[in-house]
Amino acid sequence: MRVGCPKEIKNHEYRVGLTPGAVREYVAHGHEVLIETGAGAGIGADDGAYAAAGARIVASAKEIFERSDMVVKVKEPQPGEWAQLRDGQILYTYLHLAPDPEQTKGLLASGVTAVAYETVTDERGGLPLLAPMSEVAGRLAIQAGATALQKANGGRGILLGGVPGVLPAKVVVIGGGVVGLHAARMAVGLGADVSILDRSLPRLRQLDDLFNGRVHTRYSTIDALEEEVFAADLVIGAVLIPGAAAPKLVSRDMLSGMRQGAVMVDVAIDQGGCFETSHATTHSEPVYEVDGIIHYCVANMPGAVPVTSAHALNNATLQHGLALADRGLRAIAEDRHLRNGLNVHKGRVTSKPVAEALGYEVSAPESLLNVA
Ligand SMILES: NC(=O)C1=CN([C@@H]2O[C@H](COP(=O)(O)OP(=O)(O)OC[C@H]3O[C@@H](n4cnc5c(N)ncnc54)[C@H](O)[C@@H]3O)[C@@H](O)[C@H]2O)C=CC1
Ligand SMILES: CC(=O)C(=O)O
Ligand SMILES: [Mg+2]
Repeated sequence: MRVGCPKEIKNHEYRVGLTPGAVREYVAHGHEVLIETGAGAGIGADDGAYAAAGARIVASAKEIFERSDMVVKVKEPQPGEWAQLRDGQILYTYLHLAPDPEQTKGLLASGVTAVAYETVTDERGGLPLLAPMSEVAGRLAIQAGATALQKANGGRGILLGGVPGVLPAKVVVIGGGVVGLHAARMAVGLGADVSILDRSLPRLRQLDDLFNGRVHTRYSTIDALEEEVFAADLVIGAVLIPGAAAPKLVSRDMLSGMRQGAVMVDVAIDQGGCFETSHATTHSEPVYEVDGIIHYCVANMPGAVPVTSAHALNNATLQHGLALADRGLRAIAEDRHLRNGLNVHKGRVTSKPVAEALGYEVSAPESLLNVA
């Protein structure tokens, strides 16, 4: 198969869909790999590194989209990209379609077969292609929150860990999955007072064990959520219902009960955000203020640390990517975890939560791919 990887074009997105190490693996499987010139600049991998790994360097993204049987990316295609996709081509990348009707329309019109990293599953019920970026974003959320809390940046002016004789800041993490765990680790490491809310009791038990009493775990009722959020200096939004639009857990009304200058980091913004007042921001202008509360809602947080993120992402995407390149649609038909990743195929929506969020009829991937 001919596999192509364009340079990412989202605002301050420096990751790359294929690292030179990944290219070498595809080439070892007998595939031809096209890389857009400069695609790896953000991770310090120049065209020479890709050529040494066996890639062919091409001058434009146009050539990648025209000539590739499979396009491997990081972020959801931007309008100019989805217009270049076509029937018979596989797209392998993050999509986050539930909150994105325009992109969904574009992918459906193209006829492309689109596998979304964030809905591929594993035997343990996890989301293995989302997890590494959730690890990064969870850790970054505390760095971003700590920076926004500084007075000169509009925040309350409180240090997360406090100092001897002065109380630390209160950090509230809503959703104790991968993002939540890694955010809590960083916040605990800095000495903050940390609470984690979740709707899963088994998960709260696990977190309680892991942190050995160093965090407060709370079952997420409306009461508990209000009490925690009203007392918080920093709130991290980290809930997920896989594939679906995020539930709005903090309403605009609640902001008036919060401390002025508190910061809310909505990591779940890529699924539409879990605060009513969230809207996606970029690394160029990451924060804005509503009713005295600072919001940070960057939808591609890991793009800020591409050297870490691109390698972590490629570690997780490589095996399914090779399977797609080796066996094409058969790989999807034969692997139920990859089938869970199929969001759009030949003009049909194949993901139930996406179809429900956007009002499409869902087509079972099994019926479209002739799975027995
Ligand atoms: N902005 C960015 O750059 C990035 C965003 N993300 C996003 O972060 C979000 C979280 O991802 P993960 O931690 O990997 O998901 P996860 O599935 O590991 O964890 C989500 C947690 O939310 C909990 N939850 C669901 N509904 C809830 C509710 N109503 N109240 C309280 N808890 C609830 C679940 O029980 C689960 O423990 C996703 O939307 C993901 O796409 C991930 C990476 C980068
Ligand atoms: C998961 C995601 O949206 C990201 O890594 O940018
Ligand atoms: Mg998006």
